[in-house]
Amino acid sequence: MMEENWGRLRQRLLKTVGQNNFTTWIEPLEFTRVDDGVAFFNVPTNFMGNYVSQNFADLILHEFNLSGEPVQRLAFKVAANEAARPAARRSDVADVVESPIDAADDMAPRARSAAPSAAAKDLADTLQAAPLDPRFTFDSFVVGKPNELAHAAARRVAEGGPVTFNPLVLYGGVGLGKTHLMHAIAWELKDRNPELNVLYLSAEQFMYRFVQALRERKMMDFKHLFRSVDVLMVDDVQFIAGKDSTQEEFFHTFNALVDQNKQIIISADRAPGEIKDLEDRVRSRLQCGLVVDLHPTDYELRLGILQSKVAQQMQTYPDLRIADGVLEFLAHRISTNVRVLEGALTRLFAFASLVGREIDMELTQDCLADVLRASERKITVEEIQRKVSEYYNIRMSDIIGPKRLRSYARPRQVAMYLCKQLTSRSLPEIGRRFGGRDHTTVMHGVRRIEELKTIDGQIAEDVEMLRRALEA
Ligand SMILES: Nc1ncnc2c1ncn2[C@@H]1O[C@H](COP(=O)(O)OP(=O)(O)OP(=O)(O)O)[C@@H](O)[C@H]1O
Repeated sequence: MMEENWGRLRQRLLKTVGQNNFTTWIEPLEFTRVDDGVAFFNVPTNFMGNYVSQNFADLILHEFNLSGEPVQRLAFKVAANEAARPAARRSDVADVVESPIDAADDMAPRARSAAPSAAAKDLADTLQAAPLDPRFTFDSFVVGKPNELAHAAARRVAEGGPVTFNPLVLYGGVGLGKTHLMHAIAWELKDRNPELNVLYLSAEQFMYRFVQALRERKMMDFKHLFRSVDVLMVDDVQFIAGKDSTQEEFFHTFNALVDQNKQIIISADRAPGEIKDLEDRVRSRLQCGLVVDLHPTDYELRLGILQSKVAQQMQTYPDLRIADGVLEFLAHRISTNVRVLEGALTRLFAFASLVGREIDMELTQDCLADVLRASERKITVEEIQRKVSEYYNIRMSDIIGPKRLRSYARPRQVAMYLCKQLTSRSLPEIGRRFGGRDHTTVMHGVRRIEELKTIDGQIAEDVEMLRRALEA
């Protein structure tokens, strides 16, 4: 009998036994030949062979006979070599081999175990592979406009009531708090109900486990493991795009859990609709739930996060002092990625404690020169001059030129101040672009605006409006 016939026969079996049974029991069978009225199959485990022969043999024999192939008996053999492995597509396997994840130990073949009882051990292993970070809790998560919806949705899921939206999909750019929120949900759920089986792992680990199960012929354990959790969290799901077998397995896992009304939480670096090479059926499943995004941080959120991280750092360095304006400067100047912001602060504290100094502007600029350069906004001196002149309704040449009238001098100082805040130009460089003025003039202008901002509400508002307009 030809492979193609078995292919057609499988299609008919799918209709008779249903998708779930088919995926679990029929799909992993590898038909090899018919010999003297016996149909031979390679199977991943003995357990599986026994199960199929007890539960589906009559059906399979019936289908063989209908297809004109006289078969009286089925024989199952546990495949002894790699070639007999069921249908993982090479691309996934290759990806695992090349993937950077740890794994000398994990890749080593383990003793084959057929019974799902081994799943308990695997569950422990998997949980160990993705431990929850004790710092990522709701308490340490700072809420602002860009993340308030995602936070509210995460809170709701963490209450653990009836599953109302499934899955919850959190998406957003790098370092905006997706993983933090997922861990926070897991901690909260475990806190409320320590018995709950919460499984958190990255999509990469999911794929890795899947391919490992195929290699070691432990698909039963794999399926059992992923179908027995109460809450499944898969981080960075965009990773499985283009990995066909993994997507398929993910899809089945997903459906099985949703059918049992188990909560699923997914994160991705972009909206499901925008993930390329994601199968339509996976995409539409993701879109069925509540999809919320974490927007890039804004100035206020960055400042809030910095203040909260400073409070944490102070526990390690209780003697350190931070000068006024440093956090505001960092919140202005460092990009939207919270991880970068955090790293900068950690470095700043470590450095200040080493040299035993207060964290002031000078120390900040020295210590973080590279970070500041890398996250430099592409705002130019010219842009600032243009925006400021438009705002005050004067000509750009009046800002740059020599006139000392108050109606030009004040906008000029505002522009200098913004250049200092929003670009990495030095004082002499700024001076040069303001009609060749000396750096002391620029310094004076910057200081004057700093003072005025604290006593003159109008100036403070002007500066803030301009900053927003320039950063928009
Ligand atoms: N709103 C916030 N409040 C406090 N800390 C935050 C907030 N957002 C992010 N962080 C911190 O920023 C760092 C990066 O966050 P996280 O790892 O959750 O980002 P992510 O969105 O999962 O990024 P990636 O796409 O790289 O996986 C973490 O240390 C996290 O604690």
